[in-house]
Amino acid sequence: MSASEDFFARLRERIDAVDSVVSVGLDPDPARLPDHLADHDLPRWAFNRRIIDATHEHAACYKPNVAFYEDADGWRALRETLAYAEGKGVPVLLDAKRGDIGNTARQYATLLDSGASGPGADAITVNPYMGRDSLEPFLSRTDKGVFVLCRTSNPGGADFQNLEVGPNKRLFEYVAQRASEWNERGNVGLVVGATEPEELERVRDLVPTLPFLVPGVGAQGGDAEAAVTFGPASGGDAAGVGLVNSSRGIVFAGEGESFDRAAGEAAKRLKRRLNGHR
Ligand SMILES: O=c1ccn([C@@H]2O[C@H](COP(=O)(O)O)[C@@H](O)[C@H]2O)c(=O)[nH]1
Repeated sequence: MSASEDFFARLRERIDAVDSVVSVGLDPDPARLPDHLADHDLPRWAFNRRIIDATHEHAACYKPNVAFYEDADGWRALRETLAYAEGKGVPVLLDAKRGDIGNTARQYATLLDSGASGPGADAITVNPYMGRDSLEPFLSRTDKGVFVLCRTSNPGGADFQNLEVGPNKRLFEYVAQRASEWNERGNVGLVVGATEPEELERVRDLVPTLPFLVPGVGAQGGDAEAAVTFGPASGGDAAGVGLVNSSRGIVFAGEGESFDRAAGEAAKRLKRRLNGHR
């Protein structure tokens, strides 16, 4: 497979080019947008454009969460945003947490393509709860990254994910091992939060070669050092590839007219902080 077809090869090139594993979360909460953008045709797009201009030199990828775009204007804003990020050469990981029965999953997977139904993205997050077949339409996309929810960063992440499903085996550990088996095409990663660093380390020990997307630093107070120590794959073809995400901590670092400058500074600070532990 050539580098252009392989998401993790493209991501590695990007990480090396900007010397950064920072994933900038594009979550333009309408309630928090600066007032002066309110008159814009698409305020979320106006916001994201300025955030991208200010942060792209520090961004290994952008991670828009679809929750912030699921309305008519939102989809338009998302399409504009993705095209703009692509124009800057920054990969986009769509945080959609999808997974469903076959025909529905196939439709969900069209999110990855730019066209009539999808905005187009380089990678996506998926939910493994419905099993392997529910993820097949994503896994079969050799040119796209597929990040499987494993141990999420929210307080309730332990409710199910930490249940013992076998001798000395918690559900998130089982998911990590199954996802590793699903990585037949070299396009699977895991979502593992920074808020439980010992569990993050445990998952890294279990699956050394899978890249992680590590959310939860910044606003959720997760452990940034653990995120960058255990997030990147530690062996295999994707060695060194991983992402540490911050959304609100970057895009809402400042307010008012100069919100973008504050975002750029926040992205740079996080990059430097993480690089101190790489
Ligand atoms: O376990 C998870 C999975 C996804 N997320 C998403 O990441 C960002 C985090 O936002 P912050 O503002 O940096 O807290 C957001 O889109 C979440 O839905 C996560 O936090 N944890």
